Amino acid sequence: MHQYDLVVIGSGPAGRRAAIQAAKLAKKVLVIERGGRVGGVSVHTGTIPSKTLRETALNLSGWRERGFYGRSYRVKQEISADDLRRRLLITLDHEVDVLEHQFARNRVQQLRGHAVFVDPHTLEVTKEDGEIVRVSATSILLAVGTRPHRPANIAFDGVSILDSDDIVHIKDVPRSMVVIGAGVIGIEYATIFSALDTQVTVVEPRDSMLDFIDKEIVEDFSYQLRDRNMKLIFGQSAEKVEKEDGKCRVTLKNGRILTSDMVLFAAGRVGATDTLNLAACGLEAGNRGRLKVNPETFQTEVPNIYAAGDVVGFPSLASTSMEQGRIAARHAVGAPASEPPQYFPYGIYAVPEISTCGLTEEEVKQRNIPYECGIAHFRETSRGHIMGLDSGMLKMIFSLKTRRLLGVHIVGEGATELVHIGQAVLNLKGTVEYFVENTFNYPTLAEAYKIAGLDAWNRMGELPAKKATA
Ligand SMILES: Cc1cc2nc3c(=O)[nH]c(=O)nc-3n(C[C@H](O)[C@H](O)[C@H](O)COP(=O)(O)OP(=O)(O)OC[C@H]3O[C@@H](n4cnc5c(N)ncnc54)[C@H](O)[C@@H]3O)c2cc1C
Ligand SMILES: NC(=O)c1ccc[n+]([C@@H]2O[C@H](COP(=O)([O-])OP(=O)(O)OC[C@H]3O[C@@H](n4cnc5c(N)ncnc54)[C@H](O)[C@@H]3O)[C@@H](O)[C@H]2O)c1
Repeated sequence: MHQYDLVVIGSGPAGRRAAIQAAKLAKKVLVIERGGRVGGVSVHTGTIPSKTLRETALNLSGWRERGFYGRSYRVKQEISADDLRRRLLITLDHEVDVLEHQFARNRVQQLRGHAVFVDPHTLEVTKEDGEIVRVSATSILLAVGTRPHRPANIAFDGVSILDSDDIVHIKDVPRSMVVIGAGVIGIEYATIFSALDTQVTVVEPRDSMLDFIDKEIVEDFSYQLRDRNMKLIFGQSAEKVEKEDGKCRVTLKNGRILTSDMVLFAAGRVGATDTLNLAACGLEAGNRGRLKVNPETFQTEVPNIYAAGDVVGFPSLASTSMEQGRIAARHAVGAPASEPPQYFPYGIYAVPEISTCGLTEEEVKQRNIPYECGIAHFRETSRGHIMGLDSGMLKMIFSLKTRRLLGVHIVGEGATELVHIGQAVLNLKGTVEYFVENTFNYPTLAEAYKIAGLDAWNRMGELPAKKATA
């Protein structure tokens, strides 16, 4: 039996970072992956495919130019599913290639197969050809991720009633689509297809969507979606989804029936823990297959077993999964690891993008922190004019007591890139003066930081003679 310092199950963002980190520390590392190729959900069905699809849809539809040339403007008149897929395949091949090369040059060993526990230090791996091998490790990292939640009342057929794994393989761009669930996945795909002129209806049982985002940003975003004829149905859940006479029928709780060419069911994901034989190592999964860990070390209740990435729950991002994997690996091999900074950015690649870092206005109010907001609209920036933007806003929240930035919230073109300026100021404990005193490139969308900073500063009043400190 082969013996390793660290065995990682799963080659998604958490597993990948963990394996390379441990290998850099000269440890003997094995990654077990049951998928045909390395990369996990992130590379094959999640992050990269959805973002590539988005980019292709925006380019071929001419979406970014419509501010100038009108809503009927298109770069390519007939956009087919093949058009969307072509770029996807190239991007995925490239991602896999980069990852394979990283593993090879860092001497990370790989094994293709499905892993199950035999005991807390031993795994049994069934390879594709049926061969079974056993491996043993001082430490094991579970980076097994999640799969879409597929309830029995939804007649998934992989063609027109789909989950978010199926959608990357569609054969036609639908004329109409019902998206069930206004979580991040549902909203990203709903708005991407809407940009392709698919008539989209979103159904969500809660009274609003994206509750963790600043309300003012969600209101602006919702207005933009409705303005382009997307239907948002809140306070209703989908009870049944079936196919009849070539059309999909979605029955809502109140009896209303929605018909469409395609249905995307995007109502959450479950941890891929049910086939790991967790009982053999003394662990038990919780709600929706998630594992409990120490948030500082990512150690489970069994000391030599770690878990990181989506399988440990919120925030379930590729970006945070990578950091969790790295920290877990360092702890597992006895290397010091510092805690991640308090605030991380969240990027929603909808059309338009939303990105946020730090406290929302609602959270600031809940904490009774006296505050002031500064707002900039992209149309106020020269760059926004040049780009033909008629929407987009950046909002910053500052403490009146310390003058420090508490949160930055952006909706609009480039939001997921722009947010990092705010993130840096936030984590470095910067104040409103940073935005007022520093020069920004002109013309840029980043100038919105200057405008929003000045907007808040004008209401906050100038600093007393001596500068306030944090
Ligand atoms: C549609 C969609 C869009 C997304 N967009 C973004 C985004 O824009 N930005 C962002 O930050 N995040 C995004 N995410 C989230 C992101 O994809 C996940 O946070 C990330 O993939 C989680 O990484 P992970 O390492 O936990 O596991 P995963 O990427 O889920 O990989 C787990 C791997 O483990 C393997 N595995 C599981 N069980 C076993 C076993 N028993 N034996 C062997 N192998 C096993 C699986 O085959 C899989 O390859 C998106 C997700 C989806 C679904
Ligand atoms: N850009 C990004 O970073 C990105 C993109 C996509 C996904 N992700 C991650 O993937 C994870 C999973 O996303 P998700 O959107 O699947 O899950 P989610 O749990 O965030 O959202 C699911 C939504 O479906 C709704 N829902 C549940 N049952 C329903 C029903 N019967 N009818 C209608 N609606 C119903 C829920 O109320 C919820 O709003 C998220 O935690 C997210 O962090 C991140």
